Amino acid sequence: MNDFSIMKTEKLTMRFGSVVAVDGVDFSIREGELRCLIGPNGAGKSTFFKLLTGQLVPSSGTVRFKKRPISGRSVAEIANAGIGIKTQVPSVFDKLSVAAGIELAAARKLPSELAKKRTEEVLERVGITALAKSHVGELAHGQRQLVELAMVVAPAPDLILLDEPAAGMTGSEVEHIGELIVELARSSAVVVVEHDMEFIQRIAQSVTVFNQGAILTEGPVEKVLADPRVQDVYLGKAAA
Ligand SMILES: Nc1ncnc2c1ncn2[C@@H]1O[C@H](COP(=O)(O)OP(=O)(O)OP(=O)(O)O)[C@@H](O)[C@H]1O
Repeated sequence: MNDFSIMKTEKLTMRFGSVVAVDGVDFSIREGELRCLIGPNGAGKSTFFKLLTGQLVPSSGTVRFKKRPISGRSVAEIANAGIGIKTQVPSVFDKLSVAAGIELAAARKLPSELAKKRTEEVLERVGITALAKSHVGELAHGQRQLVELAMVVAPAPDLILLDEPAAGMTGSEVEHIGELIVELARSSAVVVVEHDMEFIQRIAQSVTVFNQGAILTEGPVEKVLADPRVQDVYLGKAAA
């Protein structure tokens, strides 16, 4: 059978002492797909995300990007391989202007003349051209999130991994970043870890539900959210 996956994990496992946070997970995402990872608190989503991005090295199992194993590589190496990563840890430089930060990110992949041009395109695409000359350090939280997203997009990654991109944003900012993510998914595969169900329903095409370190189910968003097993794990946690 043809394998169109851009990223794939095989029996991916992460143990912290006696806790098995991620337990033998087989996951794959195809080119051009937008996938949300959801699940109750403690289900293993963040740990799984950190295994994909190189923030953690798996206890066992493999992560492949375009069929090549990447597990055990650093975040920088994984980013250089063509994966755009937005973690919850701010990665923007406060002292730089917005345009300079984005240009620096673009220059990881492009020669300097092209990085400048790419910066203008990305500022426009993310809707932050008006902020180009502002210092990153003086921006509000939501604006910083957009700048970080712009930096992730700047080197034109084939796959984008986003950890709670809408966290701490206001209603209209959430709407804006949701539209942007859907638009980004037209040119890259995108994986989003997110808690906000409303946001997920707004952006997701397909979702993967984690529970107790394993994949409980995955598929189209409406079908998965209507699955009684999914409702049970959420209600179980809410009642706990
Ligand atoms: N560094 C760590 N050391 C020990 N245990 C950890 C560590 N990180 C996560 N865990 C444990 O692994 C399990 C999965 O946690 P994880 O944070 O991945 O879940 P999650 O689905 O992202 O939860 P949340 O939605 O609350 O962020 C939990 O039992 C958690 O306590």
